[in-house]
Amino acid sequence: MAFIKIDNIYKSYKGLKVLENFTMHIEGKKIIAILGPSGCGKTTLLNILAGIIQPDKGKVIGLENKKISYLFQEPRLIKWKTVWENIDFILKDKMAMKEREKVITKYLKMVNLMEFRNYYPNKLSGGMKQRAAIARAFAYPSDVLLMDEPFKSLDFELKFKLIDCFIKLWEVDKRLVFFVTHDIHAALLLGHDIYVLSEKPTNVKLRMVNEIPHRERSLKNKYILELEKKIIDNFEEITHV
Ligand SMILES: Nc1ncnc2c1ncn2[C@@H]1O[C@H](COP(=O)(O)OP(=O)(O)OP(=O)(O)O)[C@@H](O)[C@H]1O
Repeated sequence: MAFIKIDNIYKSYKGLKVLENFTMHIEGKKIIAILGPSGCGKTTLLNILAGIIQPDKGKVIGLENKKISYLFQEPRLIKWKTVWENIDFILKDKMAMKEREKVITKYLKMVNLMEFRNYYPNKLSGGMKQRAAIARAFAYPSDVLLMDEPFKSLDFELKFKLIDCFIKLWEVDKRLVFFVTHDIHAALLLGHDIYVLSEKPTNVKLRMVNEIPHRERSLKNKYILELEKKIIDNFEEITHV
């Protein structure tokens, strides 16, 4: 993945200044965790990266023609399609049936949902639905994955299980991920780079690099605790979920 430059972005909504002089430079297939207070413009930033909305000023360089997949707080599975069909649906235009079968099987196995492939979403638990959504996001041959709080509103244990599941998939199928969140623990466990955003008008207040490999990360690790302290010193409003 080439260099991505988010260059001096400005975005307002009817006089409400949301992003101002917002700049990030990113290289490689990394997980970029973006922590910010509520309403600071995290979703706005993802929408600009996806090309869904345009900035008033500034530009994003390097994402032109890139394929994007999404992971949201709600799994957003199609109700009338099975787990298998939900993934097949987004791959139909991308690959032939034989290849689709291989890809879907691979990812459903990785999230332990192969035996539930013929279930409809309403027969699955919240965690299973989100695992299906994670499998779908990775099965789609995207260059970039945009994530908007996919681990929010989950109980503590389930959140960590899903983070683990996400890391497992990312490690076999690395891609650039932009992960916006309020959740400092999720950011510390997932992010290679962690950006802390300011209040509106929003720009980057702090950038940190988390050098510990995912498999060795623990919230009790001294290095991680130091990073956590630095984040909290810079930003009081972040929640621990
Ligand atoms: N289409 C819109 N029209 C007007 N105001 C908007 C629009 N979209 C977002 N806003 C406002 O812009 C600000 C940033 O919104 P955004 O959803 O990007 O923030 P966020 O950081 O993702 O919020 P949250 O943490 O609550 O998810 C908020 O004050 C929001 O009310």
